[in-house]
Amino acid sequence: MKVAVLGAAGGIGQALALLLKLDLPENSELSLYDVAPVTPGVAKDLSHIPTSVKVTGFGGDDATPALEGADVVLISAGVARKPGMDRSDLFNINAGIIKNLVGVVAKVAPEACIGIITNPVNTTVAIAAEVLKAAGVYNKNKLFGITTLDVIRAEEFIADLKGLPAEHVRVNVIGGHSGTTILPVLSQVQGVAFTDQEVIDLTERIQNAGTEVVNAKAGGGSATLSMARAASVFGVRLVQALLGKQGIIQNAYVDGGNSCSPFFTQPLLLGINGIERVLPFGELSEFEEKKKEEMLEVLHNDIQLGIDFVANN
Ligand SMILES: NC(=O)C1=CN([C@@H]2O[C@H](COP(=O)(O)OP(=O)(O)OC[C@H]3O[C@@H](n4cnc5c(N)ncnc54)[C@H](O)[C@@H]3O)[C@@H](O)[C@H]2O)C=CC1
Ligand SMILES: O=C([O-])CC(=O)C(=O)O
Repeated sequence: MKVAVLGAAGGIGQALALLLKLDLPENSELSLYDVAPVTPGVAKDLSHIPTSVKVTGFGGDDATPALEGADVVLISAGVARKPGMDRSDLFNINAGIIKNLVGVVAKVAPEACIGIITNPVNTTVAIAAEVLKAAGVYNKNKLFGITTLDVIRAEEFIADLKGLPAEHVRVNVIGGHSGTTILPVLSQVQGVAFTDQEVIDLTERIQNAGTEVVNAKAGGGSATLSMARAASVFGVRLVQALLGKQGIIQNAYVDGGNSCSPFFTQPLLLGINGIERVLPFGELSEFEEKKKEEMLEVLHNDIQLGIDFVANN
């Protein structure tokens, strides 16, 4: 399997490339692309780590050489937030970057699974879908907004609050990837009881965790290392599923035929063709049901923004 990372010289990209070099199945290929001229050097650096994953790197204006033969494309190219900004403030720059890069993927690796990290994810995934549709190569089972960071944060925050080993906590996070559209389904967490106040506080913390990092980095960017871990978990599991491993379930923001919203984050059974089956997100508490209903207008507007962007550009 060949995995391409676009935006590979960035804060997420470099850490993600390192984790993929360590964790991809034996004899995978890892292909790095970024406009930054350092990118071949990042690949050279990684290539000195003794694993069987082969790494190549490409800089400059054209992603084509990095994408040839790619089975999975993970995209973190674009700008990140600074304090005081919302994810939606990144739209003006990142929308065009995603449109252009996915246009190249559509030409060079039309069958690849695409995982979008670049924010605002609620909108950039819709942009990617429209670009792929226009190119006649859209496969809804192969396009994912990567929301795994919300899951791993939820697991860590709950483990920390309840004094549990984080490895044993599993959380279903649904919706989208910004503010109130991030909805951790705490009522489904096995073996843990929460007070009503804990549910309110934890939900809010998980929804604002990105901002927590942005503020702590004080102008130096947003989450990179935890996001790299999240994307490598998602990417490695996806590759394992594409190779035929059974029973791999991951949450991601997809066009999954959910009646709530054209794109929605929920659990997915992955298989050799990408999404094998979209799984139900399960029963919600009254609090969660209300939060889900409240988020839908935001989610729909974010998606429409992406559709309109491609129609008008
Ligand atoms: N989905 C999620 O949960 C998360 C998403 N993000 C998003 O990921 C994105 C990247 O964040 P960072 O890595 O921290 O930013 P960064 O600024 O460190 O890296 C971005 C990289 O993209 C490259 N780039 C820009 N335009 C490009 C193009 N047209 N083609 C190829 N490469 C290009 C830049 O040269 C840079 O190396 C941001 O939009 C951020 O908001 C960040 C954290 C979590
Ligand atoms: O908050 C941001 O801008 C980056 C992000 O998506 C996250 O950390 O969840």
